[in-house]
Amino acid sequence: MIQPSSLTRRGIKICGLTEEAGFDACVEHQADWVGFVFFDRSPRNVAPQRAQTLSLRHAGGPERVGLFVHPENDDIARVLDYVSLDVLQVYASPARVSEIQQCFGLPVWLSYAVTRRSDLPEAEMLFADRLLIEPKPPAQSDRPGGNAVMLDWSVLTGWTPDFEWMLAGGLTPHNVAQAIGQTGAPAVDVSSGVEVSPGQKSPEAIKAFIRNARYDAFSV
Ligand SMILES: O=C(O)c1ccccc1NCC(=O)[C@H](O)[C@H](O)COP(=O)(O)O
Repeated sequence: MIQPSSLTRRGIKICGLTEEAGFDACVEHQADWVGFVFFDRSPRNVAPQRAQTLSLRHAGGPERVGLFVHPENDDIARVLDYVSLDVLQVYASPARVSEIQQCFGLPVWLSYAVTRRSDLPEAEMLFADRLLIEPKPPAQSDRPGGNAVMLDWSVLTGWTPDFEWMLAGGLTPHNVAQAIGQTGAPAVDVSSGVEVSPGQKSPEAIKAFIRNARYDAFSV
């Protein structure tokens, strides 16, 4: 029998927490990261005070990731006044990523939209602490992520960058193992795929997603 210690443990982020039940499920099932969305056009938008209330339910547990869309430094500072964040995830230009890193001294992850293989970033483009590789949003969407749209995973087949990255977009408990098998993603991110309605997470789906994503299917 293969011992868990011999397996590669995949990183798992559950994004867009707004409610106690979802947050508690992430803690119970040992997600690595939970995401709070600070973007007022998102159904998962939370006020900083609300994120603080959720975050303080448990000491320790998943790292807290704050998600911002083209933020000014003041936007981030206002959130940090209330809730302690471990990571800042941004939709922003490369120049802004560096500025935010310097200003806050926190790891900054960059959401990076990909459609074709030629869109994939080169190592020398790596200025962020991690890239979230996700599909471009549908034309009619008013938000850049959290759209339940799947990337064409074949675009990532054989891509083995030597920097930290994570796969996002349209993942669910049912397709995440296949997505990992096809892309080799070392970490995965989900929002819509573990919800019963936009913004309302399903504790059962969070449990199933983490179970199906944690280790390679052939290893367990
Ligand atoms: O989730 C949102 O509503 C959102 C709004 C604005 C910018 C980003 C947003 N989510 C980003 C994420 O990290 C999602 O987890 C990622 O895009 C995957 O989303 P989904 O396809 O819904 O799993």
